[in-house]
This record gives sequence, structure tokens and C-alpha cells, in this order.
Amino acid sequence: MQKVLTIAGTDPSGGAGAQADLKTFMAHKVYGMSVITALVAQNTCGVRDIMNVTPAFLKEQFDCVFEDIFPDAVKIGMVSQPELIEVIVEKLKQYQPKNIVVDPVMVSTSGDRLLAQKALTMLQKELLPLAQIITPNIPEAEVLCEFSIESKDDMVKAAQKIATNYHGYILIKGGHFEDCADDLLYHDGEEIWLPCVKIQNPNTHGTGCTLSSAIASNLALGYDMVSSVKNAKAYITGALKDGMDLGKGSGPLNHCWNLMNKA
Ligand SMILES: Nc1ncnc2c1ncn2[C@@H]1O[C@H](COP(=O)(O)OP(=O)(O)OP(=O)(O)O)[C@@H](O)[C@H]1O
Ligand SMILES: Cc1ncc(COP(=O)(O)O)c(N)n1
Repeated sequence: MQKVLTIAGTDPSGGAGAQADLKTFMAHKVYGMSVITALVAQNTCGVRDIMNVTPAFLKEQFDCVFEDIFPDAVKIGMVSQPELIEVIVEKLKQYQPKNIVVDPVMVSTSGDRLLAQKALTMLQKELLPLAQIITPNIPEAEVLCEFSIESKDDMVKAAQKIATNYHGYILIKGGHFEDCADDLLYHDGEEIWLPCVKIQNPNTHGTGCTLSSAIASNLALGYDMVSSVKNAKAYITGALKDGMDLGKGSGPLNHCWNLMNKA
């Protein structure tokens, strides 16, 4: 049985964060585990409050997992405080898991800040270099490359710029564009486009969490990086096409979409 760990914040309404990650792991038939960075009071309408765990408690959770059930892949999502990023960096260096996926979560779909400004440098300089792949959306890629991204050409330029500081795979997600949802996978000067027509579904809460967890699941299952990203893109596209509609805001995804028999 392959084991995958998420290091993330929570979503009590089940659409994003650790809850979305664990559902994604289950759908990929891998054993899911979670180290929680923050309790987040949120739902499909927005974030109401954040309670970060202490660095000492984060360390304990890490050791509980790694001393007992060593994961085949690790996905890191929301970590809002620099002291918590520091612990994650220290523990990843100590345990050296293979297959680290970092989703550099900065702002939620609802527009709420999930990364403290003072944590940005630590994220960029210490955590991102440990990842085999990073998965910024357009606004996050703009922060990393320091210019605005308006087109697919700009996505390529952004990936090239980010690659000057970071040597793993870069997946820039195009879900924030109006007319298409083409993602760009970039590595070592090579561009691989993952094209997708824009699905007319306003319920996109947790798409980034789900995609990065699906990539981690595929890596744990032994797929190479390109296949893992392609498989994950197919998974998120299927979940979005399912069209489940829950909640009063941007709703969550149906992780059972490929298990349900549809007429
Ligand atoms: N309407 C859509 N139609 C098709 N694919 C989409 C749509 N919206 C998002 N995606 C896809 O979902 C994945 C996540 O992309 P997105 O740009 O939404 O990331 P994100 O902003 O980090 O997600 P989150 O909403 O969790 O913050 C990408 O593969 C993207 O192309
Ligand atoms: C704990 C946590 N992690 C990540 C997100 C981003 O997801 P989204 O942009 O879909 O709100 C979130 N809302 N909450």
C-alpha cells in the first residue's frame, strides 16, 4: 500500500485543505495521512478565522508520522507562518522523503490571505527548493516571478524566470484565465502544455489542493512526473465536469466522480 502525507490547513466544510487532500488520496487508493498546520474556520463563502498550531506541536505531528508510517510522497499546502515553514524545512531535511509536492498557497478562492507576508521569503528561499514540483496558480506565479501574467506567453516567461531560482518541475495552473484552463509544466527548458477547455462550473473551491494531492498520489504510485501531472489534470477535469453544487459560495468538488455510475 502506498502512503501519502499532506501537510496543510483544514477546511471544516470539506472542500479544501487537508480534507480535500485526504479525499483525493482515498480516490487514488493510497493510504492518506495528515499533519495539520492550522485550523481554519472556513466554508465555501470564505475564511472566518485561522488558528495556527505551535512549531513544537507541528514537530510532534511530523515525528508521529515519520517514526511510524514513512510516506512515499508528501504534499505541502497552506503554511502561513515563517516559524512553521522553518519546522517543515528542518523535518524534511531530517527525514528526506522522496516525492515532495509544494502548492504555494497564498490566497483562497474567496480572496482571503493564507500566507503571512513575512512568510513569503522563507517559502521561496527554504521550502520551494526542497520540492520536486511546485504548483503555483497565476496570482502565486506572479508573486514568484514579480511580473503580471496576462497570456500563455507570459506563463512561459514566468516559468523561465522562476526556474532561475528553482530547479524542480514548475506547474503553472491556468484555472484563473477566462477562456481556457491550460496548465504549463516546465522543467529544464522544456514546456509541456496540459490543455483544457474552461468548464463552466463556478464551484472551484479546493481545485489547487486536489490537483497537488493527485500529483503526490500518482508519484507515490510510481508514475514519473509528467505522467503524474497528466493523470492529476485528468482527475481534476473529471471532478469539475461532475458539476456537484454544494454550499452558498464557490462549492467543493465531488471526489467520487469516477466511482459513480452516471446514466
Ligand atoms: N473552470 C475550470 N475548467 C477547467 N479546469 C479548471 C477550471 N478551474 C480550474 N481548473 C483547473 O484546476 C486546477 C487548479 O487550478 P487553479 O488555477 O484553480 O488553482 P488554484 O487557484 O490554486 O486552486 P484553488 O481554487 O484551490 O486555490 C488546474 O489544473 C486548472 O487548470
Ligand atoms: C486550508 C486551506 N488550504 C488551501 C486553500 C485554498 O483553496 P481555495 O483557493 O480553493 O480556497 C484553502 N481555502 N484552505
